[in-house]
Amino acid sequence: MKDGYKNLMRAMPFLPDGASRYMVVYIIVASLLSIMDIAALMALAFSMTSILSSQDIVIPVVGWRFGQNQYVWVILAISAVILLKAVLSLVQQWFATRRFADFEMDLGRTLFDAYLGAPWVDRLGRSTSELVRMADVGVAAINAGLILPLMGLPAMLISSLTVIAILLVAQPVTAIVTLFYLGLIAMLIYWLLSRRTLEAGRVNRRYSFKAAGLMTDMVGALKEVTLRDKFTEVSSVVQDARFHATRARANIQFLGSVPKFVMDFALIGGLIIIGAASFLISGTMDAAINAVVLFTVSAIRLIPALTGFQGTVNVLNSNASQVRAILRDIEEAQTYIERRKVAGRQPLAHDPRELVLDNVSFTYPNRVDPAIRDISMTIRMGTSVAFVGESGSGKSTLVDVILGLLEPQQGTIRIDGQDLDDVLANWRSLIGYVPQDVSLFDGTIEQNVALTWKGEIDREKVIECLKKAQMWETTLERPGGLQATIGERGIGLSGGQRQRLGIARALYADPLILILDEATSALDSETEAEVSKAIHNLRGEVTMISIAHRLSTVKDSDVLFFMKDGRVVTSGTFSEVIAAAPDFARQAALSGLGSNVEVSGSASSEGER
Ligand SMILES: Nc1ncnc2c1ncn2[C@@H]1O[C@H](COP(=O)(O)OP(=O)(O)OP(=O)(O)O)[C@@H](O)[C@H]1O
Repeated sequence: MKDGYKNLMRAMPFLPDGASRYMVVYIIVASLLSIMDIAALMALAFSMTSILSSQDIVIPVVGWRFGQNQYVWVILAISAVILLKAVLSLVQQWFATRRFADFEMDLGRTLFDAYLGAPWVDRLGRSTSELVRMADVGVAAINAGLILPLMGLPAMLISSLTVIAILLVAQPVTAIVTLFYLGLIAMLIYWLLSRRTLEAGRVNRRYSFKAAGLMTDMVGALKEVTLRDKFTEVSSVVQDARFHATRARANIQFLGSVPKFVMDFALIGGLIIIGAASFLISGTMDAAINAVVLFTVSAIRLIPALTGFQGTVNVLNSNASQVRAILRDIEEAQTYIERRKVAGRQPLAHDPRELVLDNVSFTYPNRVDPAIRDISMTIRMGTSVAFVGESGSGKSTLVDVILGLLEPQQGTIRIDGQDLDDVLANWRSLIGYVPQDVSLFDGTIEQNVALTWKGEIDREKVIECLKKAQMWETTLERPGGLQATIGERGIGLSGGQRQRLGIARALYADPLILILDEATSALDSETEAEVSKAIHNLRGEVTMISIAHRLSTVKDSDVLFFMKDGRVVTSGTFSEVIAAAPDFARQAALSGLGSNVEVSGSASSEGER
C-alpha cells in the first residue's frame, strides 16, 4: 500500500498538467457520493427496523423523527437519494475513465519517446518484444494497476468510517464488536494474501515477457524451424514459459476472489456471535434481533468496503513489479530526453568538407575488448571510401560511431573542427543510410521510400529515387504501383528488392553522405551492377561510405580502409591496399580480383596516421 502511494508520487511528474488537481477533485466527489450512499442506506436500515416494530422512525446523528403516516415518504426520499447517488457515480465514472485514459496516453508517449530516443547502447541491451510489451501492457498497468485503484481507496475508507461512525452512535456495542470482528478477519486476509499476490505479479511479468520474447524470436526463425521440423521443441519451450505466466495469473485471480468468500463465512459467523452475545447481555430476544439486523446492515456495507480494500491491495501488488519497471524506465529516460533537447543541436557552419576521427576506440558495454580501437582517419567529403576486412573486424561498429549512434569511450570525431556531439542533429540530417537489413514496414512502396506513416509524400521524388535504385520497373509491375503494399517487414518483396527500396529511401532524404552497410549483398550480379552504376553516378554529388564483402562493389572507391581486429591496418586505393596487406590481397584473389590489379607496393597508411 505504501509502495503504491510512493509509485503514484513517482508517476505524478509525468502526468498531464492539472492531473493532481483532477485527482483531488475526483477523490472528494467520490467520497461525498459514498457518504451520501452510506447515509441513505443506514437511514433505510433504521427506518426498516422502526417500521417492523411500528415505532416512529428516528434517524440517528441528526435526530429527525417521523411518525407512522410518514413511512412512505421517508422510504421514497431515501430511495431517491440512493438513485441519485447511482446516477452521479455513473456520470463521474464516465468523465474519470476518459481523463485517466489521457493520463495513460501521456505516460505511453513519454515512455515510447524515451525508448525511441534512448542511447543506442541502451537500446542494444533490450529485446524488441520487451520494449513493445512495456510501452503497451506496461503503461496500461500504471493506469489500471496503480492510479485507478488508488483513486478508489479514499471513498472506500470514508464509506467504512461513515458506517462505523453511524453504528457507534446508534449501537455502540454492536459497532465495536462488528468492527473488531471484521477488522481482525480483514487483517488476517491482508497478511495471508499480500505477499503471495506480490510474488505472483512478479512471476507473471517475468514469464509473460519471456514467452513473448521467445515467440518473437521463433516466429522470426519460422522458416528454419519448419525446415528442421523443430515445432515440438519450439512449442514446448514457449509452453514452459507460458505455463509459469498463466499459473501466476490464475493465482492472482484466485487470491483476488478469496476475500469475498472468507467474508461470506465471516458474515454468517458474525450473525451467530452478535446474536448470541446480544441475547446474553440483554437477555431479550428483541434486542438480539435488533443487534443481528444492525450487524447485517452494517456488515453488508462494511464487507464490500473491506473486500474492495483487499481487492485494491491485490491489484496494486500484482501490478507492482510492472509499474516499478515502467517508472524506472521513464525516470532513467529523463536525463537523455533533456539532453537530447539541447545536445547536438548546433548547426554546421557550412556544408561539411571533412570528417576526422582521432584515436577513436569503442567497447560494447558487455564486452572487454574494444570492437574498434585507436582509429584515426580523415574522410574528405565528395569522395568515396570503403571499409573492408573480415567479418567481425569492426566495420559496422565504425559506421555506427560515425552515425553518432555509438559514443566512443576514447578519441574525438570532428567535422571541420566542430565536435560531432555538438552538431549531431545537423550531421545526421545530411546522411542517407542503407543498413544490411533494411527495415521496411507494412505500408505502401511510396510510404516506405518516404519513410512516413501519415506525412506528405513528394511523389515525383519517390519515382526519381526508385529509378536511381533500379526499383522503378519492379514497382510498375506491382498492382497498385507506388500504392502497392509490401506486407509486414516487406515480406512481399525479395531480399534484393528490399535492399533497392532501402537505397531509394536513403536517396529520398537528398543526402550529402550516403552510408551503405552491405547494401547490395542480396542483389544478383546483374542488378548489383546496375545499382552500383546508379550509386557510382552519384559520386562527386555525395560522399559515399560503403561496407562490402563483395569487393567488386568497392574496388573503385577513392580510399579503402582495411580493418582487422578493430584496427585500421592500412588504407589507400584498392591496389595500394592489396600491396600493403597480404590478408586483403588474399581476399581479393579469392574474389577473382587480385590478379587483375596492379600491385604497386606504395600503399599509404592514412588509417595509422
Ligand atoms: N551489440 C553488440 N554487443 C556486443 N558486441 C558486439 C555487438 N555488435 C557487434 N559486436 C562485436 O563487435 C565486434 C565488431 O563487430 P562488427 O559488427 O562491427 O563487425 P563487422 O566487421 O561489421 O562484421 P560483419 O562484416 O560480419 O558485419 C565483433 O567482435 C562483434 O562480435
